[in-house]
Amino acid sequence: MSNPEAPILITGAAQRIGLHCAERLLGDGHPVIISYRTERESVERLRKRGATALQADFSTTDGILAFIEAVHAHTGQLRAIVHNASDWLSEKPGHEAETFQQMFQVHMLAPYLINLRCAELLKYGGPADIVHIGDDVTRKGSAKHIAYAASKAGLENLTLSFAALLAPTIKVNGISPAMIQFNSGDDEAYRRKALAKSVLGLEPGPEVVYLSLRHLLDNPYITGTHITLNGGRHLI
Ligand SMILES: NC(=O)C1=CN([C@@H]2O[C@H](COP(=O)(O)OP(=O)(O)OC[C@H]3O[C@@H](n4cnc5c(N)ncnc54)[C@H](OP(=O)(O)O)[C@@H]3O)[C@@H](O)[C@H]2O)C=CC1
Ligand SMILES: Nc1nc2c(c(=O)[nH]1)N=C([C@H](O)[C@@H](O)CO)CN2
Repeated sequence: MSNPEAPILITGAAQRIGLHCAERLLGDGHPVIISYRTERESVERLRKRGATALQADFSTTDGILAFIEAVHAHTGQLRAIVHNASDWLSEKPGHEAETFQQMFQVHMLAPYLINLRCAELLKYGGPADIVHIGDDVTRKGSAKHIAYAASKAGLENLTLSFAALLAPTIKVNGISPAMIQFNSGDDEAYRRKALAKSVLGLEPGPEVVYLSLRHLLDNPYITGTHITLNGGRHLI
């Protein structure tokens, strides 16, 4: 029996995919708690729809721990935790160690600590999920986003460990997108090249991530699995 009062926590939901999923979950009638790093008009829009918005920067361990404390201060139960917060950093000459550390912090340490210290909130007596938003790029790595890809591969492994640890009370799965949504600075040449990397050749938009999230939340028999959302990139 799902408790309609148990909120869904989604990190990094001030824009793009996270924002879309938060808005769709609110539309489904779920209470929502989001984390955001930078205040935006979209955060106020979510507040007006009843969401709880907690400011958080996962680039430091203290920032992660402060966020976890804030979650516990705001709720005694959670229906799901969606780890969406992410930075897509490429290697910067002379700043490689900093880049690696930042990728590890947001894609691995934050999900790791939040899962360990918020799992008790998911044990409210009904269906419970953790969803890691990864990246299809873990299939083969990335010459241009080395630390990013490695940290997303680590996140995928966290899915397996937490699925084993938290069963049967909590399901733990991943969603592995490829090209979902361009960034405003992506030029025509980049867009053409990115679309040519999959057999479907689409920029599908954030709804396809929401549909995968909905599927994982609604299906009681899926855990330790990753849903690949890549338009058939692996076929090229
Ligand atoms: N968009 C795409 O095509 C693809 C996306 N994905 C994955 O899907 C998810 C959503 O993608 P997308 O919507 O593009 O994500 P974004 O790049 O828009 O990032 C989402 C949010 O993460 C927040 N964030 C970044 N770093 C930190 C940090 N250190 N601490 C706290 N919050 C942080 C950002 O906050 P702020 O705005 O304040 O900086 C941002 O709003 C991500 O996990 C991404 O890796 C995977 C493949 C393709
Ligand atoms: N945090 C983010 N991660 C990723 C993004 C993004 O915008 N923010 N974008 C991509 C690309 O779309 C890539 O999949 C194109 O091949 C990857 N990760």
